[in-house]
Amino acid sequence: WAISLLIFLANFLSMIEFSLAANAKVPSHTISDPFNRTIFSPDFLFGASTSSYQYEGAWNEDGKGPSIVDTFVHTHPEKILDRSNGDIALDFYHRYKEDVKLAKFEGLDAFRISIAWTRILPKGQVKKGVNQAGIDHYNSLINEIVALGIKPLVTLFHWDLPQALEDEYLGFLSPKIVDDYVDFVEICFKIFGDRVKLWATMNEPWIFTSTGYDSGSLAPGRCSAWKNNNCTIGNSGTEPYIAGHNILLAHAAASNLYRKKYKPIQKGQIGTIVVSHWFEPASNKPQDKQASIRALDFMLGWFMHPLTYGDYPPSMRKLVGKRLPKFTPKESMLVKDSCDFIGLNYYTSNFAAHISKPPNTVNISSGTDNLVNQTTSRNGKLIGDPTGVSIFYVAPKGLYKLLVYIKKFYKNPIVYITECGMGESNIDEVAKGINDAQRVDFYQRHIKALYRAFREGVHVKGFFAWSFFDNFEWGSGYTQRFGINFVDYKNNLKRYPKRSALWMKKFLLK
Ligand SMILES: N=C(CCCS[C@@H]1CC(=O)N(Cc2ccccc2)C1=O)N[C@@H]1O[C@H](CO[C@@H]2OC[C@@H](O)[C@H](O)[C@H]2O)[C@@H](O)[C@H](O)[C@H]1O
Repeated sequence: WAISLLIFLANFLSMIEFSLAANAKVPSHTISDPFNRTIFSPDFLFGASTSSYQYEGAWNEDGKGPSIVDTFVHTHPEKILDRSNGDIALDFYHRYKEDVKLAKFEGLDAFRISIAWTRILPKGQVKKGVNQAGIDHYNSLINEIVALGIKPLVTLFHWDLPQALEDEYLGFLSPKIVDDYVDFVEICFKIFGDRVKLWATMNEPWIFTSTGYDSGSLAPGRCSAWKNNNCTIGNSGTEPYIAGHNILLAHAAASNLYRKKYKPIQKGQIGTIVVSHWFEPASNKPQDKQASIRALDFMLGWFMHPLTYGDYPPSMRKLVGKRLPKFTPKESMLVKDSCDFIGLNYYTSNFAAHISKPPNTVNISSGTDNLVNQTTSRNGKLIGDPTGVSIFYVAPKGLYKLLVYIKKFYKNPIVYITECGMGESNIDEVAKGINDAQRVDFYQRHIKALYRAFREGVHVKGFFAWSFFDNFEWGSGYTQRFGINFVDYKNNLKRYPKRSALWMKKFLLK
């Protein structure tokens, strides 16, 4: 009880501090006073994001079938920093009613979830059985969210592909995935579409292809032998592009179905979620300026270009050559303009320097095709404040620049920032974990950068923190914490609002 009292006091004091800090005048030269949600449009959505594998646990409960992530973490614990997995995770599968109430308490307008394909179709295909318990679970979760007046944003694929489809035809490496994916999403549209009005088909194809098929650091853990990353099979030079291509085709088929059969009645919006860093040239040399654009092409343009223009960026066509699949005219037409909105996940910025040839001309991989050396410092100066995650630095200006770039080069689409956040590493004590002053600063600076883009005509309509809770952070396991709410892994997964959640609550007061 002493610890609980201490924690309560810490929270209470931080509430007081925030109400003082949050009312503190923001220098007028940076943003209009006051600095709260009212500077954005009334319909602007502030939320937080989650995902099925990282949150739910109950990995094999109520009829759920195994996903490739279940298989991956059970067969390759060495690829997870603390050898952990999401078998239990945060037990969100059983605790979602209390958790969604916490989201309401913290003033969120929206809540992003993903649906685990294998809870609905345990073996990935309708002909092999639909799991009513899975449908019941997500109906209940969505009902809880909507009953509290919160808008759900639902991701249909956050990397947890049914293992049965990987076994049958290698999942996203086969065009067969398109029909099975469409059958899955149609069940979701039909059953949840009366309450879900924001659908995101995929989460971060770039990460899924890069970690799943180039480095092999995530499921399905395929890579070339020369990567020496304990992959039994794979080709880091070709498979990322094949998987990325089939992801685009599956997305386009799902969007086409929704727009033709469900949108006219349900009046929702469908899009997909991309991730990108911002890239600054490593020097004023023209080749480094070109390198920064090429780096954007290979991380953002790989997917944004087909979604906007119906084909890959010219720089990818030139450098990847025959390894980059082609769209038929019909496919190109289906992919182009297939998004009502774009979800953008932003974490950090990098410097980009030109390299004249890949580090290894014999061993080819998608990660080096862009002929760019990405760094986080230039002339000894870091691109931003360091965080607890070695690859992420605080670079809010990069969010602004990336949004303006998308407005300029990708036809100013409607954008939701579907993930933005920072992590700390190796914190276990609650009192330390809830005192996340840097995350408060991170969100203040990134929301100001977002506002600057908004003022300049970028069609940004929402901002979701990654993440609502500390959670299973893929290759980093539970060693990294990205939540605005703390989870005590040592004490029955108890949840505690952090300073950042209380700051957000204050910022969101209407
Ligand atoms: N991190 C990203 C995008 C940044 C990619 S840049 C770089 C490339 C790469 O392979 N990794 C490692 C990685 C691997 C898997 C997932 C994410 C990140 C990177 O962070 N994705 C989102 O970030 C969130 C935070 O990801 C963490 O980023 C730092 C990593 O150290 C950590 O393992 C990862 O979970 C994830 O929880 C969400 O599920 C996911 O949608």
